[in-house]
Amino acid sequence: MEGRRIAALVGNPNAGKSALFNALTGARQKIANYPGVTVERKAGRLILPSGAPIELTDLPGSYGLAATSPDEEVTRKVILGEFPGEPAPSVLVVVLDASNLEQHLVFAQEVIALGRPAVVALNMVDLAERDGLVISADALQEALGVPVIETVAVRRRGLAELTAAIGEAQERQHGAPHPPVPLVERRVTAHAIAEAAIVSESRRHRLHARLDRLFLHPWLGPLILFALLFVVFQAVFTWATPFADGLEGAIGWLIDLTKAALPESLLRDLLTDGILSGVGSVVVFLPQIVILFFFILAMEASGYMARAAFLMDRLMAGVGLSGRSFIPLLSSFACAIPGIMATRSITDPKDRLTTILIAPLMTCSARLPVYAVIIAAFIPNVAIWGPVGLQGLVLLGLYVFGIIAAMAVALVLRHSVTKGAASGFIMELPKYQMPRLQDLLIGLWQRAWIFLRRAGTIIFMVTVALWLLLNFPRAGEGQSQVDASIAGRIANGLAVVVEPIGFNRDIALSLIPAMAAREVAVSSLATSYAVAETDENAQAQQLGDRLKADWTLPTALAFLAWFVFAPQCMSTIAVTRRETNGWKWPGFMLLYLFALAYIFAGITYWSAVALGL
Ligand SMILES: Nc1nc2c(ncn2[C@@H]2O[C@H](COP(=O)(O)OP(=O)(O)OP(=O)(O)O)[C@@H](O)[C@H]2O)c(=O)[nH]1
Ligand SMILES: [Mg+2]
Repeated sequence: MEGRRIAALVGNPNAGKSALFNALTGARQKIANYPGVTVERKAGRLILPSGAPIELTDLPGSYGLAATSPDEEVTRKVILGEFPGEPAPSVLVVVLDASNLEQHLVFAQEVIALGRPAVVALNMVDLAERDGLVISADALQEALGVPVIETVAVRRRGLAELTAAIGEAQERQHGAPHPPVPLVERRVTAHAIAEAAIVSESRRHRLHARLDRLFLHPWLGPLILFALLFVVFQAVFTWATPFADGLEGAIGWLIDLTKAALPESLLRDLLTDGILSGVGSVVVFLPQIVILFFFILAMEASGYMARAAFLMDRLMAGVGLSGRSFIPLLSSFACAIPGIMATRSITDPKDRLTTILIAPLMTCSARLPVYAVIIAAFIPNVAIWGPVGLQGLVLLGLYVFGIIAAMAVALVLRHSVTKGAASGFIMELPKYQMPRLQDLLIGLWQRAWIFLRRAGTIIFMVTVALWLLLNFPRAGEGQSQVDASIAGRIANGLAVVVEPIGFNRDIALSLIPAMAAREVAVSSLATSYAVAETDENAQAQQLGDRLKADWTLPTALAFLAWFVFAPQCMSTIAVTRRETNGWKWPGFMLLYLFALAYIFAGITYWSAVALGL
């Protein structure tokens, strides 16, 4: 091994290391335009200008020396000279993507600080030029303290200069390493270096950079994010109202039509009280779902959502989660099932388990009908400040409550059942783009279809089953049908358990069928009121009016608090079982979420009563 000299190509994933390796050694390493292509080290021979050969090593891309995945571990060991049977590299060739300079400088600083002779290959300058960026290699060289060579690996540009620089560098002595600098500080420095090195940029690029400075600003960024969410939840209520009223009217009309067309019979009751009242009570929330997803999809497509993730990264690290959990948690706002499946991209098993366990706390779209029906009935539709309505504010509050609860639970779990250190993460920020109308419409159609399909299948079936359980056995003279029915008797038993948290029998009745899906709570209430009501006129009353007449405000608030936590979704439990290979974790999830639901509903109820609400 004596005399073996090695130059190692290091840098972030997708910087073009393998492309440079192939160009310099004539090898045929696999290259592709996505991160994580190279997963092990590969060696080749490079002849230096002096005629002496040096061994060139291509390494897996890495975001930092604190390795989080097995491929990054290889890179770290090789760079630090800890790889078995390998001398430490005499030269580190740091490959940077010039079109993504700031991001790539974060790791570059860490590598250069090791003090080993290093050369920077400023790769992909062609892409930077295409984007209108002109980067001063001299300024970069000044800031980093090592030679910087511009290259275009795929066009073989700058290869001779790079080879010469490697030859010179390997003559130099190993310098003293600098003490390690924390990631946050390196990010700040990377930003400053990149700004100083970029001498000109196109108008578009400047605009994007300016947007990032605003959206990623330490305190303005979160403020803007919050303001945006604020607008979204206001819109969910105000914009949806005319459409929801229209749908509600249409369903009422269908019920009347059915009543007029059919003679009085159980079948007619099944159609009107069961199917139309139950399923209809959920379908009226379609406009709100569509409006919510319009905003979510637009934020995703424009590139803003990735910035939101970046902002959240700090918060996530604070509770011991990695930023990699953000995308799974974000998907959980639509539905926890794809969210839990998306945790497969999290390498650390404990990180992943924590993320799975808190995913159901993100407010999924199935909760929207439950929240919306209660808010519309109990929270006055008043403006509290300019166009800011109280109803939208309460809805936003419920979403935020879920997020805070999830973060608190993560913090507790990370110190108990899933103990371990948080792993860092850097996300590639995509370019800003104007969302395409066509893509938005397709996305909205898909969400609307999922919602309607649920209404037509699971909610339909549970509603019919509940209607049957509510109608049999038939009530005797002077007895209420609900009291006589099987469902009513079960509910009376359950009511004893939930009375201490302010729930009435109607709620107890809706909780069991709502295990199938949360929206069923709404359809169950609608069905049971329709069955209980014998007076034809009162029957036509809207669900909201019935709730207002029968429930107190503390009960309604407790019901909202319950749904922030309650794991009322069979499919989530099933997918958790599959992803964690057993019943232990879904069992734990059910238990802890029901316990929190019970405690918080109780606290809400008794606080509201104490406040005299
Ligand atoms: N336009 C342009 N494309 C380049 C340049 N260098 C590399 N590429 C392309 O960038 C992509 C990534 O290159 P790779 O060589 O696979 O990147 P890598 O750094 O080895 O990535 P990992 O193995 O994932 O760490 C490929 O599609 C290359 O063709 C360049 O200088 N200019
Ligand atoms: Mg590679």
